[in-house]
Amino acid sequence: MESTLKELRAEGESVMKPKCTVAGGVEDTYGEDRATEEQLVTPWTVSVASGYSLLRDPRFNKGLAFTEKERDAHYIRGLLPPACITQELQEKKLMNNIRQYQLPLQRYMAMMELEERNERLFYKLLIDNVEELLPIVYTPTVGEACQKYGSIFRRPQGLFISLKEKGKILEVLKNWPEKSIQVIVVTDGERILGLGDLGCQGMGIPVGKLALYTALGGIRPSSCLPITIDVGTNNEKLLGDEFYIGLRQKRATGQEYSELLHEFMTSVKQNYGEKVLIQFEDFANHNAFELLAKYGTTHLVFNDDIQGTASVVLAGLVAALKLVGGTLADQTFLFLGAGEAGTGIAELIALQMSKESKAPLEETRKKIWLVDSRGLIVSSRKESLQHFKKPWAHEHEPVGTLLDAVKAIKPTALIGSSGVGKTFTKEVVEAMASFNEKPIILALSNPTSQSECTAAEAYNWSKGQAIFASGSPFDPVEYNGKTFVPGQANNAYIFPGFGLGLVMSGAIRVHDDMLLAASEALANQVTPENFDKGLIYPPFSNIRTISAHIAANVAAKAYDLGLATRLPRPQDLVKYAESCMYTPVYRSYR
Ligand SMILES: O=C([O-])CC(=O)C(=O)O
Ligand SMILES: [Mg+2]
Repeated sequence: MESTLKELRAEGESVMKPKCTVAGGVEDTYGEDRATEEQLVTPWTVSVASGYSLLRDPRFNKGLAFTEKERDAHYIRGLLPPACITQELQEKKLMNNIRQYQLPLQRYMAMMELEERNERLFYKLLIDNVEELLPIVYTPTVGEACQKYGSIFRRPQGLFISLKEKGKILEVLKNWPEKSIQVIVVTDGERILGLGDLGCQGMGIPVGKLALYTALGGIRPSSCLPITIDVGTNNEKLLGDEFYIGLRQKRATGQEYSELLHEFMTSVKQNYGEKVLIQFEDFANHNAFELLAKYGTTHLVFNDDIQGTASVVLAGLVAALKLVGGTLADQTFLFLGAGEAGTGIAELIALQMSKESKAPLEETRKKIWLVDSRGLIVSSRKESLQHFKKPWAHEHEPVGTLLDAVKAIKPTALIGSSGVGKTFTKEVVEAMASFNEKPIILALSNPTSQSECTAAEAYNWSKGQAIFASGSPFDPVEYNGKTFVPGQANNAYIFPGFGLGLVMSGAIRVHDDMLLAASEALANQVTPENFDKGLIYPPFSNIRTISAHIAANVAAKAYDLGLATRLPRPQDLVKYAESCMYTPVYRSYR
């Protein structure tokens, strides 16, 4: 009894004061010890969960998998029916149940309920059935969930920071039950996937992204924090919806917006330290670029839509070269969409080309053309362009439509990133196939409804010539007796491993070379068998191994650049990454 108590106390202390390990965590996180009399502190207690509360705590609940011994030791005898079953059997039962739902949204809700009931079982399902469940907890179903978030809302997930919390954000962060946070995904809901402004209901996105951080990248769930910043919404439908969960006002902009964001960024760093990764997700263009530029030098920030997408697409393009031949610099790229994804990808391609060919960036950018809603971006439009589009305004006469731009530029790769569906028409795809033996066609916009074209359209219209990948998943397509498997060019390939690489090396800043390193690691994971099927991405079923390789390459770059703080540098970074990864098997309770 004596020793058990001692052990318990030791465990309690380690919870109270996490040791400074690779996994992060600093002593006196809340500044209770340092606080002066005027400063606010949070009173904390740590207690041992038992009995009914143990069953109700999703972090510890194991349902019928509690053993006889655990049922006695933890005062849960009688609170469960007599059967004791394994986690595997629970998984089988849950998968059977989920498959019985016809609608993806019902499956989504079943998964979210599982996450709230039994966290380890949720992750076991997601990891073991990743290809089946990714489209449920992530793109495309998560988009529909955000649209209907108000009416399917049962229990809050993540942290909501609205204009009402101005001046109190540090206190709000302290209300979150976990103290040691490694990754935050934050949105302001203004550009959710290609669905536009969903205001506070954008919360589904940070929740979904962080579930992937854990399932695909092995970051512990307790160190992930989803946050939605609510500054209002300009979505009239939501403002008039009686079930809307957010602030019922038009979006705050200008100084009011930037002050709230600044308070948020400062409070996060004050509360969690320098090594917490803040991933910006689904902000509108104007804010996304500005926030990344503003905080990139003071915080560990990463914009998934600009940088993550860029790294994924570059990996796919590099892999595609194995099928089309030549180097990156031999290609000509045309983008439809000149927002975060389009310009982010374009810039990373230009950077990689420049590294490969030793040509200056200004030169390599000239191989890349962008079309926005006003047509081809050309030098005569320069004055009126937003700053992030200016580098792409090359010498050319004005061209109004995508089809005319395709005919004029004759790109080898066509990349859609405008968030607008059905824009790669039959004529556009046919034109691509008329001057390329193997045209690269990437329809990146999400969710499926916003995809520039479907996989079947790309293969049929190009007569099986296209090398195709898309942001949302599509099923394999039969054309002329051959099966084509479309790849999913989705940032889910990169951000989980990228984040793990930053966390495990204790990186304090993100550098573009790390994005190139992630991209290289992903491209290297595509096997000859994948290429045979026309795939330019490896299957998601291997994602944890892929993430470990990405993490290792990113961490190596962080060490090389002197941006890593976890010293000494581990010998074998892939092994080290694997050893850091969260596994969802149940733990035994003493
Ligand atoms: O969530 C996804 O599927 C990819 C992404 O970041 C976006 O489309 O904004
Ligand atoms: Mg996004």
